[in-house]
Amino acid sequence: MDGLESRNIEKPTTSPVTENLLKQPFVIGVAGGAASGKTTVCDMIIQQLHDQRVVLVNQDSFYHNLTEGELARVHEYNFDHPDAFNTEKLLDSMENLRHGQAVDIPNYDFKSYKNNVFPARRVNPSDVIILEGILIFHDPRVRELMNMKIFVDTDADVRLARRIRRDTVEKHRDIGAVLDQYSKFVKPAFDDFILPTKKYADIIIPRGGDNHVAIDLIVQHIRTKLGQHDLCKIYPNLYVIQSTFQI
Ligand SMILES: [N-]=[N+]=N[C@@H]1[C@H](O)[C@@H](CO)O[C@H]1n1ccc(=O)[nH]c1=O
Repeated sequence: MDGLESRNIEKPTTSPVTENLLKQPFVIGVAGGAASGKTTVCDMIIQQLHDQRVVLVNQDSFYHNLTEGELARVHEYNFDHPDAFNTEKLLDSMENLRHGQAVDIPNYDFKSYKNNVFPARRVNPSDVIILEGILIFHDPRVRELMNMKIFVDTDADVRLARRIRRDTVEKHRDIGAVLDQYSKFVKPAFDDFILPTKKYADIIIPRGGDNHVAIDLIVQHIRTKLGQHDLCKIYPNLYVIQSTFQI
C-alpha cells in the first residue's frame, strides 16, 4: 500500500498540540542516591542511542555558589539538600532546550565550590534530553518536564563503599571527613529527600549500571517513543488519530 504521501491528499495540517509535540524532545529523568550508578546508567543509555541526538544535563551543574561565609564553614554545608540547587535556572535551561534553543549550562567546580570558575557548557537542542541528579524528582515542576522517570536503586552499603573509594582516591579527601559528611548530610538527605521521590519513578533499576536487562528494556521503550515522534513528523495527524483511538 502506498504511504499517505503518495496519494493525492491535502498535506495534513497539524494542530497546535501536535505541532508542539513534534518539536518536544523526549525527556528522561534519572534519580537515585549519590554513587548509586546514575552516571553509568546514563552513559549506557547514551551509548545505545548513538544514532540519536542525545544530551545529558546534570543537576550538579546547578549548585548554588557558596557565599564567603558558607565557604568558611564548608564542612557544615549540606550539598544534599534540595535548596543547594538553583532549580529556577535548571527550569529556565530546560524550557529553552524544549523550545529548540541552545543553552549555556553552568560548570560547577567541586574544588572551589563555584560555578563560574570554568566556562559554561553550550548545550544544543536534541531529540533526547537526559536529566540526571540525586534530587531531580524533588520539584514537581521539574518532574512535569519528564516523559520517563528512572530511579536507580542501589543498596546503601554499596553506595557508601563507592563514595569512600571515589572521594578518597579521586578527590583525595580524608576518610574521616567523608564518613562525617555521609552520616551528617548524605544519609539523612537520602532518607528525607531522595528515597521519598522513588514513588514518582516509572522504572526502578536495582543494582544500577550492572543491570543490563533493565537498561536494554529502557532503550527499547525510548526507541518506540522516538519512533512515534518521527512518524508524527511525517504524518502529523497520525498522533491525533493514535491518541483518539489509542491504536
Ligand atoms: N558532599 N556531598 N554530597 C554531594 C552529593 O552527595 C553529590 C551529588 O552528586 O555530590 C556531593 N557534592 C556536591 C557538591 C560539592 O561541592 N561536593 C560534593 O561532594
